[in-house]
Amino acid sequence: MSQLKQAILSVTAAGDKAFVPYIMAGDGGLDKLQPTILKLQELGVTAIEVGIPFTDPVADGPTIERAGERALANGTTLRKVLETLTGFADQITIPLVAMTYLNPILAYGVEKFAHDAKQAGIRGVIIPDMPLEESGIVHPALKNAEIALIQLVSLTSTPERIERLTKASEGFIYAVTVNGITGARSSFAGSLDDHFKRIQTYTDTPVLAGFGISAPEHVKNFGSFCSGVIVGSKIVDSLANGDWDIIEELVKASKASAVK
Ligand SMILES: O=P(O)(O)OC[C@@H](O)[C@@H](O)c1c[nH]c2ccccc12
Repeated sequence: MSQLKQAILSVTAAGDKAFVPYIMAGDGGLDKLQPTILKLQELGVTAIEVGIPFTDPVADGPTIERAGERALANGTTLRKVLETLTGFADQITIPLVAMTYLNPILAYGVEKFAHDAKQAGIRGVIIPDMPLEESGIVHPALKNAEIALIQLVSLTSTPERIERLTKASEGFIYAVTVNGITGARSSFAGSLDDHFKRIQTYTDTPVLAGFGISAPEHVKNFGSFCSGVIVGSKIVDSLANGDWDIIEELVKASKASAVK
């Protein structure tokens, strides 16, 4: 079993819900990466999704896109992110998940990426612009490096496709909660719990909800019918403003005492 899946299952076995913050590497400068990751780790997050900035981020909403632009303006590259992470990998005790588009991986070299990512503490990868049918390009190298390849399942996927993606997904299943791009939202469709429960019938790999989750109430609500949540835009904004209180509240909402 992948280390990522194991980390999530140990959280849910204890009665808590997984909490996975997304951060944009290089936003505010790469020197921020180490203190940010170590502080999130200290707050008790389950894993951290580390975004690699990219010039054509088709799935990103405005908050993440702007953070990506700031990171690129700082000269952030995939190579520099991996080097920076490797520099303090011995202090990282939770799995990191890299969120990157396919192009930077191909430009870096698939084999080299898998090798260097492993050294950097990366235990899972999300590649939003790579369809499942194309995953043969990267899967063997990732598998070799024991890096889970996570699939995104959207609300509009057909039932057959949902089943196929779910069964293929490693580490966890990224269940997208809205139709559209990333970004904080105030409300969600009503029938999501059935959708999530159906996904979970195909697999014992944990299902995490992501997109739009931005308040402690959302964390609790989604936690009632899946294994945990991913929070992006709200975390990115809070980090840019130095507002750690809201981050702490979001993490707390994933703990058993709050979920019940
Ligand atoms: O920002 P939100 O709405 O909280 O959603 C998480 C999301 O930002 C993060 O997981 C992510 C950033 N870029 C992506 C591209 C595709 C899928 C997911 C992502």
